[in-house]
Amino acid sequence: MNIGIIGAGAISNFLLQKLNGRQDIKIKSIFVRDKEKYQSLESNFQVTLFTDLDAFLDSDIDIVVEAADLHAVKSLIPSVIKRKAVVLISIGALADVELLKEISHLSNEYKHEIHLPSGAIGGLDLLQNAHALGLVTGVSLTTRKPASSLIDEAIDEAKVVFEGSAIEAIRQFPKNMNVSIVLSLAGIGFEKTRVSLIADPHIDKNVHHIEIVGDFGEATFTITNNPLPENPKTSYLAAMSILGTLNRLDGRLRIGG
Ligand SMILES: NC(=O)C1=CN([C@@H]2O[C@H](COP(=O)(O)OP(=O)(O)OC[C@H]3O[C@@H](n4cnc5c(N)ncnc54)[C@H](O)[C@@H]3O)[C@@H](O)[C@H]2O)C=CC1
Ligand SMILES: O=C([O-])CC(=O)C(=O)O
Repeated sequence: MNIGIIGAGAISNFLLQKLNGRQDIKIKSIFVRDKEKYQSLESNFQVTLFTDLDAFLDSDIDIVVEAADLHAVKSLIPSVIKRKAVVLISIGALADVELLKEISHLSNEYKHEIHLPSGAIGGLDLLQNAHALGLVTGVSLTTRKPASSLIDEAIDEAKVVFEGSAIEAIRQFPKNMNVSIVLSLAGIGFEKTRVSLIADPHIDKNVHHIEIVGDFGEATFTITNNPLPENPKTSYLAAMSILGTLNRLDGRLRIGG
């Protein structure tokens, strides 16, 4: 499987390091905004850089992985989905209901799948199963991140910087709350999924605590994530979740989904 990736930041670099060298799955093309800045990737990883979207989509790729930001999803994915299946990691973009409708419609029309990896969290299989009859009544996410990932001011004690719905969380923290949107999509929606975000000056991990209540019973998950060294706002597991999604796409055995 040949991959085209959008963005050349922390997650893309992780994927280049882990995939290029493999025979079965490899990144062939990268869509960037500034070719000169990332030129060395071409020789280091045997990839081709593109700044023209059509040329990128015309290149020898089977699937497109987005690892850029919310704006890139909005501006590029409606065109991409007409030509290729996509894996999105800036899932917060889908809190824009019009965009979600548009790319879902295009995905059906052009028969290209949209894959949403579980990113820095887990338990989305359980949540979807528990909600198969629409009987999950409550989902909450409490995220605790190093204070410097969330706020500019220096603080001595942990501070709640946000409390409210998932849709408001991604509006206020677009680089940190993608997890709240994938959790909403798997469960009871952006308005009903409750989020608390805590800036903690005493931790160096990204901790996500999820509580789910419904007809099935109750479930809790705590994921204590090591950060990705190149971008500590991003958890290592988020990058690995793309790798996991690609590995599963390449095989025929479906576990838990
Ligand atoms: N779903 C999840 O659980 C998680 C999602 N994320 C999201 O994943 C995305 C990537 O994260 P990182 O690699 O850590 O970020 P990063 O900031 O290290 O890299 C993003 C790269 O994308 C590039 N970019 C932005 N817009 C672009 C465009 N229109 N075309 C081409 N390139 C573009 C930037 O120049 C930058 O190099 C971010 O949106 C982040 O918020 C991060 C962690 C968890
Ligand atoms: O990587 C994480 O821990 C979560 C994150 O930034 C996001 O969901 O946007």
